[in-house]
Amino acid sequence: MDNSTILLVVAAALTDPQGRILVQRRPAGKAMAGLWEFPGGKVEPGEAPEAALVRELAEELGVGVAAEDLTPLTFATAPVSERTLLLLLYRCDRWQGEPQPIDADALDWRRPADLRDLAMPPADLPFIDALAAFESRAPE
Ligand SMILES: Nc1nc2c([nH]c(=O)n2[C@H]2C[C@H](O)[C@@H](COP(=O)(O)OP(=O)(O)OP(=O)(O)O)O2)c(=O)[nH]1
Repeated sequence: MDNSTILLVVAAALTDPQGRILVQRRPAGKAMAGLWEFPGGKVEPGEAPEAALVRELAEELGVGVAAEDLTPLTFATAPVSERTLLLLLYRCDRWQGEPQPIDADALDWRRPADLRDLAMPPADLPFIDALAAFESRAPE
């Protein structure tokens, strides 16, 4: 299969014990500057998605995450120039260290419903509903 038209990006919904989710603001100089996003980034050639996300969370937030603590939650697609962005969202509720805004100009913890008040990339909008649905699931 020719995957050259797919830009694979992984992102994490780090979730604290109160059910709040970490978002970061993209800094000036980057594409989509000023928009709030889930931490993550592009999967490099030859890299597994979960390994890429562990790497990005260390680089961007300075936190340690084990690949087995990344639970696939949902995905989204969006056109980007000639290509299709394929964005994989994982949930993570266990990490080591306190997240720092190493790559972002701000961090914020928000309940899923309160993410609607933030300016986010268009590809992320379906994620808000998925996170809210996850939150309201009855415990088994
Ligand atoms: N990390 C992240 N990227 C997102 C989200 N939503 C969304 O459309 N994107 C897009 C923005 C970028 O086009 C792409 C991720 O690229 P990036 O620039 O953050 O990736 P990277 O950390 O590998 O950065 P770089 O080394 O290329 O600078 O995915 C999101 O919630 N999180």
